[in-house]
Amino acid sequence: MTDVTEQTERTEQTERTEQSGQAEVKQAQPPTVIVDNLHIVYRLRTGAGAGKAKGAKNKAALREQAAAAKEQQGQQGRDREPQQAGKGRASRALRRLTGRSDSAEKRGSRKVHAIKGVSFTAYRGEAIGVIGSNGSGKSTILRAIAGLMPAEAGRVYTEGQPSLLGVNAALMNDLSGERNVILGCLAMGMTPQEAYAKREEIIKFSGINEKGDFSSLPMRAYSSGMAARLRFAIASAKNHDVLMIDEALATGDRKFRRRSEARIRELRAEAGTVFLVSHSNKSIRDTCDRVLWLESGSLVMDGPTEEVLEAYEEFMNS
Ligand SMILES: Nc1ncnc2c1ncn2[C@@H]1O[C@H](COP(=O)(O)OP(=O)(O)OP(=O)(O)O)[C@@H](O)[C@H]1O
Repeated sequence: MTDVTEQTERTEQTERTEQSGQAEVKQAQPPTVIVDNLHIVYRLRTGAGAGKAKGAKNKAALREQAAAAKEQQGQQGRDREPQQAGKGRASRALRRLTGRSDSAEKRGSRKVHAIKGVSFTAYRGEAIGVIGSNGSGKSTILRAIAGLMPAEAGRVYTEGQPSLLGVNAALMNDLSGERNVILGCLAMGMTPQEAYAKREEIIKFSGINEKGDFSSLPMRAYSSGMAARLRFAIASAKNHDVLMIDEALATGDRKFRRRSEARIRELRAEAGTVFLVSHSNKSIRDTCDRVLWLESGSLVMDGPTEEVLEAYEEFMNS
C-alpha cells in the first residue's frame, strides 16, 4: 500500500488498525484504504500579507482608485484650502478599502483542526457514505485520502490511485465538453485511442446533449448541474481502485441521479471502493452499505448504513 500522506514509515498503530474489529468483520476482502489516527490542520495567514497573491490584483486596483480619489480630494482641497485638505484622508481610505489597519499590520496565523484522530479501514467492494453536519470534515478527509492534504499526524495508506471526482477530472471552462472528455480521460491515464473510443459513451451517459448540442459548447456555458454530470460521467468511465464522490449526485436531476447510482453499484461490482459524501440520506441509503459519521472532525460512528443513519437522523432532529 502507498502512504499518500508522505510521512515516515508504517507505524505500530497501523498494525493495530488492521487487526481491529472492522478488519475482522471484513477480512474476506483486501483493504483499499487505511486511515490511521489522522489529524489534518489548515493554517490560515491573517493580518498583513494574508491572501497576498489572490488579493494583489484587487489591491492594486483599489490603490489606483484611492490615488484617483486622493488626486480629486487634492484638487478640491486646493480649491478650498491649499496644503491641508485631503492630507492623510486618502491613506486612511486606502487602509479602510484594503482592510488594513495599523494593528492588523502585525502578521499572524490561525489554525483549523479539521480532522482529529480519525481511523478506519475500507475494503474492496464497499460503498461507504460519509455524513455529518456542515464543516464536520467530510470533504477534508476525502482530500486527504486523495493525497491532496498533508497530515499533521497519522497516516493514510491506499491501494492504487484514489480518484476524487471533480479534482482529478481537471476540466477547463474554455474548452468544449467534448474536448474536456478527452482531457479528463487522458488525465485518468487512458491512451488517446481509449479516450476517443470512450467519448461518445461518456457524453451520452452525462445527458448533456439531451436538450441540444451542448457538448460542442465551452463548459462555461453549462449549468453547475450539467458540469457536475459531465465530471461524474468522465470519472466513472474508468474503473477506479478507490473512487470518491463529493456531493456530485446532489446536483443532477432525478433521472441522472438514478443513472449515476446504478453506475456506482457497477463500479462496486467491478471491485473498487466508493466513498460518497452527501447531505442526502436517500442517496446514501440507495448507494452505500456502510457509513462514516463525522462531527467536528471526529468519527462519531462507523457501521451499517441503516444503523448509522438512524442515529444521525435522531441527532439532527434533536
Ligand atoms: N481551505 C481551508 N482553509 C481553512 N479551513 C478550512 C478550509 N477548508 C475547510 N476548512 C475548515 O475545515 C473544517 C472542515 O471543513 P470541510 O469542508 O471538510 O467540512 P464538510 O463536512 O465537507 O462541510 P460541508 O458539509 O459544509 O461541505 C471546517 O471547520 C472548515 O471551516
